[in-house]
Amino acid sequence: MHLLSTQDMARADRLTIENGVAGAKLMWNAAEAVADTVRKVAGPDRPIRILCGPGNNGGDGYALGAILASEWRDVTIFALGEPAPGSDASWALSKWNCPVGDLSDYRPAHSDLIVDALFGAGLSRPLDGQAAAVVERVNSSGACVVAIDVPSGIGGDDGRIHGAAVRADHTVTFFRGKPGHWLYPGRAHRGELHLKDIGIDDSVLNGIGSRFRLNGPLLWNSEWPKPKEETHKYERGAVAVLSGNRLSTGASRLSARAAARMGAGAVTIIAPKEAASIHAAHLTAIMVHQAEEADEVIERLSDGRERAVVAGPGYGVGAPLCDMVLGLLALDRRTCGHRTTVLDADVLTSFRDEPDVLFAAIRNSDHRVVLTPHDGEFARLFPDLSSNDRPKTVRVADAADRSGAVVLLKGADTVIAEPKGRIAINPNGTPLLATAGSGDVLAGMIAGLCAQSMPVFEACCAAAWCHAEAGSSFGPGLIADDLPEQLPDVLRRLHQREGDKE
Ligand SMILES: NC(=O)C1=CN([C@@H]2O[C@H](COP(=O)(O)OP(=O)(O)OC[C@H]3O[C@@H](n4cnc5c(N)ncnc54)[C@H](OP(=O)(O)O)[C@@H]3O)[C@@H](O)[C@H]2O)[C@@H](O)CC1
Ligand SMILES: Nc1ncnc2c1ncn2[C@@H]1O[C@H](COP(=O)(O)OP(=O)(O)O)[C@@H](O)[C@H]1O
Ligand SMILES: [K+]
Repeated sequence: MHLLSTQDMARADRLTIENGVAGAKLMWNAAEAVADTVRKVAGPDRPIRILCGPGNNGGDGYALGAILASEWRDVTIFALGEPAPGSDASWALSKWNCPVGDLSDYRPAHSDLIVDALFGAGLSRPLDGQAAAVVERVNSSGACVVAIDVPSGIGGDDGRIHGAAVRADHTVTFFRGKPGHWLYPGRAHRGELHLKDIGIDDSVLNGIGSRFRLNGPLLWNSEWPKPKEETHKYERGAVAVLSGNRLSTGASRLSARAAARMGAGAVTIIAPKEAASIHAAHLTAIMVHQAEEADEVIERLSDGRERAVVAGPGYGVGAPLCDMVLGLLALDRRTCGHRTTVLDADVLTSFRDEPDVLFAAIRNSDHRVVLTPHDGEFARLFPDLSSNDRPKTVRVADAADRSGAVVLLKGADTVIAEPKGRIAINPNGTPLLATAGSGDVLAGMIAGLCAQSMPVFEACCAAAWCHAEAGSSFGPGLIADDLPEQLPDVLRRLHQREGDKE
């Protein structure tokens, strides 16, 4: 599913208008769509108070008022400024044949149903003065709020609070969701999101070419690996996971088990001697290979059996890990094939003083690379991209362009970006995933899918989505060890859904 930036949404409106649908008609359709939700939420008797801004978001509010007043509902409008003469909003105001109150006079009652039509896609500066004051009164009133398009004060592109922002129970948006509906804190401010058709044809998306996607099975199910009937375990897809020393072996086992559960045919942990014997005592289906120094590890991985490698979880920060990674990335594809390397955790911290060395190695490598930082690791590798002054989506996309890797920035609103390409926001995260080792599982899941030849961006998106499904379907009490064990159930349901569609 595409998401549209506010600029792209304005283009969608424009293209539709050029194709012969009047702007006023779109506005009326938008108001009808909001009216549907308001009727359901307000029931027959609740007083409806509509707060209108000076632009087209306010125009939607005036049109909504006209529709609801024609049904003899108790509707009042309070406005901030007047629509520009000749605008669609001014036309909508002409349909509202009743007085308009001044926004500063509105005192919300708990029983009101408040419709927030102050600002939507056109928010151009932080809220202050009367607008900020009314938002404060609305938020502290405890009244139910339906926001039109975007809760006022939330940036449609960045999901951030600009000055002050309405906390809505419902948000009705049109044609496609916006990044700000899915990035925090906007995601928390929007309440339940209702996506409504207002007569914009899907074909306008071709003329827009939006980079933004909402992550979900539609994005990657067609690329899901299907093993051939006559396959064998290495052909199905083999993964190697590099282990740390004997005191930190657990992380690599979590990655390895996750890779196997995602369908990799053979998974091997490569570990130094003392760690290898600990792994051997814990593992059954996962293989263990003993290798002491970087040279031995690289030698073991130079024959191309493994289509994906995970490096970083529990390895230990330092120069030996940097050397190992640089060695792996320098392997010639003529001898070891075209592989995907997932760089997580300690790798990301190890390159904090020389991120450009890592990025140059990635760009010069024959292999595809995935970087899976959390916020702290992202700030170490991309210090200038870590400040919140630009949307998270754009910062992750810049990191992907700079590094040449697919970058997955973990968090409650995980963002995945490919160099010069698509940017996906993951919608189904749960705070239950904030548990030690859950990132190690995610790295293994990505490697498991890449080893089976799933394209890298799709593999990252699918892994993030399945990881979150595993967390929420397991529920309270979740620890990272449970995630790989939950995956068969997640995959069964996923494929069942696909089967139902056929
Ligand atoms: N186009 C279409 O056909 C359709 C559009 N639709 C609807 O239109 C909405 C977008 O409309 P829009 O572009 O007019 O922007 P909108 O959100 O009303 O705000 C702009 C106004 O607010 C003002 N303003 C901004 N920030 C401010 C602040 N902090 N404090 C005070 N003022 C501030 C800004 O002032 P200015 O920056 O010009 O000084 C300008 O006057 C979209 O969200 C959807 O609901 C639907 O009907 C479907 C069809
Ligand atoms: N509040 C949250 N909501 C949803 N997902 C979360 C939340 N906090 C963390 N996660 C997810 O949990 C995982 C944690 O990974 P990471 O920070 O690397 O943990 P670890 O290093 O312990 O393995 C990531 O996939 C992240 O997206
Ligand atoms: K709004």
